[in-house]
Amino acid sequence: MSELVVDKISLSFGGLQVLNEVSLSVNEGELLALIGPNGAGKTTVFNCISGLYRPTGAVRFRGQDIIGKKPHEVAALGIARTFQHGEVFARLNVADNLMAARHLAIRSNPLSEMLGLPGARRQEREHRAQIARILDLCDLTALADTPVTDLPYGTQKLVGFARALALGPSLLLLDEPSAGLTREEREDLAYYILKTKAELGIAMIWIEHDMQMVADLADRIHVLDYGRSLADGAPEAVLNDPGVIKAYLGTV
Ligand SMILES: Nc1ncnc2c1ncn2[C@@H]1O[C@H](COP(=O)(O)OP(=O)(O)OP(=O)(O)O)[C@@H](O)[C@H]1O
Repeated sequence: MSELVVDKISLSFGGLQVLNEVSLSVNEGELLALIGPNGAGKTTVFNCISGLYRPTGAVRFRGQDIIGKKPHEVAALGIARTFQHGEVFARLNVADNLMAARHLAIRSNPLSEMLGLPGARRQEREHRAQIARILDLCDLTALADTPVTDLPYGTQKLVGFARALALGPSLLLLDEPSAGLTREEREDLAYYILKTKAELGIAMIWIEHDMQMVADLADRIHVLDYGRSLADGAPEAVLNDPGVIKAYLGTV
């Protein structure tokens, strides 16, 4: 069953048409890679799904049209995302980064929190249990009290990934999580993406420029070019498609 269906979305900035009837879908537990040359519109698709932009067309999450919802409402429905840059609070420790993400996305009643009412205490216990689970999944438990700024870049990116998972999403949008990572850090990231898929079974849409990672990990690939859907299918077929090769290299 489709977790998310993007149905012919189009978007223009001024006179520039950035998305032109883009359609894609991701199924429960599926890892869909979203690829395309620079400026193809990949991040813009994420911004349309997560409520930052309002395209024409439809975006249905578990059958519900979510266009027009605010980013925190989309997050509360179960769609989390990572950003290409700046997704962590550098001065907070790892555990507090995850906690802050949950508190920002899952809004509770501030008065009952202040008064320490049973509902608020129960919710706090749920937050802590979910965070412990994600820290364990990402092998970050030993670093829980370490300020993020003291960690190597690759680990900071992993904290960004864990932050998105801390929301307990059923769909995760990963915006080029491997950017700036060394080959070894990329292998670590690939491991955690696969582990998340196996243990949590959540659907993921993953923007990626590293074609080797895409070929190794993705269940399916969707290709954008100049704001249009160019190809969709199994990794081997898509990566050998002459139209896709031409989009990347300018020639077959
Ligand atoms: N807020 C905006 N205002 C004007 N133009 C924008 C805006 N956001 C994106 N664009 C334009 O839309 C096009 C698609 O950008 P987008 O960032 O979605 O591409 P991308 O496929 O994610 O690229 P990259 O791989 O380089 O990250 C680009 O031409 C970009 O300049």
